[in-house]
Amino acid sequence: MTGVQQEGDDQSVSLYLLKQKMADFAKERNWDQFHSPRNLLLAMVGEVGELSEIFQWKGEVPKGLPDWKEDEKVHLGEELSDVLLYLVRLSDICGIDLGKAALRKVELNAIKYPASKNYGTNDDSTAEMCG
Ligand SMILES: Nc1ccn([C@H]2C[C@H](O)[C@@H](COP(=O)(O)OP(=O)(O)OP(=O)(O)O)O2)c(=O)n1
Repeated sequence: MTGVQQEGDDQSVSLYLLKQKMADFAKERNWDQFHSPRNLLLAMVGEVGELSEIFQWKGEVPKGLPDWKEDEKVHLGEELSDVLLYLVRLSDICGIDLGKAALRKVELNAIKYPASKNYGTNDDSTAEMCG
């Protein structure tokens, strides 16, 4: 992390900012040619694998990761970020407004799993039929 500048606080980070940063990053390197939908999807899946490796063989870990060392948490943040950044870039390259799509999906989820029928149960059988 040495020498890496932090921009703003995390409350101010928008999907739009990340989208622009990834677009600039690719343009500055003439990497648009490599950022095809399929390449970005495979890159993201690779990063999901790296993220999974961090948790692999550990057994269940408590929320907040109280026993993890600081450098392990930094590493986790890096792998989570790689997944997010490739997802944002993939969405952009596919012409999907990820923020809008995600908000719509949250609404659909709420319709599919009404709180009245699903409170305290994590069971697909209580899902409403959608579509
Ligand atoms: N063609 C590429 C290569 C990298 N990146 C960006 C997006 C990711 O945030 C990060 C991924 O870089 P690496 O492939 O070097 O992966 P790691 O940072 O995970 O390194 P390593 O795999 O060595 O742990 O860089 C990108 O946008 N396009």
